[in-house]
Amino acid sequence: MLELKNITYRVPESDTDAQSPSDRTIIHDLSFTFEAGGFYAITGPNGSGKTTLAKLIMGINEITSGKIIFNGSDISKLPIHERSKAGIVYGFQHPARFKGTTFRDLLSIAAGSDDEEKLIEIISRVGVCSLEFLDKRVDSKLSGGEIKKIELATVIAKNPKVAIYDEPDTGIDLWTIGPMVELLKREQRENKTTTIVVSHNKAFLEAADTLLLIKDGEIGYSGDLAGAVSILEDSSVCKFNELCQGEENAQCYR
Ligand SMILES: Nc1ncnc2c1ncn2[C@@H]1O[C@H](COP(=O)(O)OP(=O)(O)OP(=O)(O)O)[C@@H](O)[C@H]1O
Repeated sequence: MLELKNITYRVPESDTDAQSPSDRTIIHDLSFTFEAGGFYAITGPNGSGKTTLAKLIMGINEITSGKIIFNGSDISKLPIHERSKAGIVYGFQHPARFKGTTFRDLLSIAAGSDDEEKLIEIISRVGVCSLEFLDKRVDSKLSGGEIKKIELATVIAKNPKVAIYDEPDTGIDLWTIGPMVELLKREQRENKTTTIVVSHNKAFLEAADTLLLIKDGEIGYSGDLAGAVSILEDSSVCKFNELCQGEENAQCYR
């Protein structure tokens, strides 16, 4: 349904902070098919290429080579707004805050309607019950959790075929992660949303039908959590050291 065919993403030497003598390949000849309606968690060490992969699917970054096929059409060259029209929506790791704009404005744009009943229905799906929240200004005064809820609501409001969330638990307290996972699972179940979550969080790894472990811009493992356990396992039996290139990175999976 969403096929990544041998995709590579390379950045020129001048764009990297390293003094490398040549271009740097961030995603390397990666192929994978996301099936319609599946729940996928993309995980892996810091800097392995997870966000880059998500951005390539959305078209925020353009692949250097390979193909991205969505429902039979080649979308590799389509700009973000065209991919969005086709049903692919991206939730940012650090959502933008706009001076003077209210949540109602953002949500109305996302939903394509300012019908209050519809907006209320959407905010209640993300666990916001207060109508007053709609008129909150989306600025630096919002908490990390509030801004994340707004971001989730704007993704959901678009009724995406494919929803991509980059570390949706950033700034969210431990007690809110469970309901957030539930929300995304419900969206998957009820709207058949293909859900792709970039996360280090165990709750999302457990919720996923399929896990993709990214290492150095390649897929180190794809499959269910049970199959990944031996790789992700902690302490003495941790085999992820090998994938992570070291104890320090492996710590994040414990
Ligand atoms: N446009 C770019 N130019 C130069 N380097 C880049 C670019 N995009 C990504 N990188 C580098 O590619 C590597 C992978 O970045 P990416 O953000 O995809 O990692 P990640 O796996 O999402 O990490 P994290 O878990 O820390 O969020 C990093 O070293 C990053 O600095």
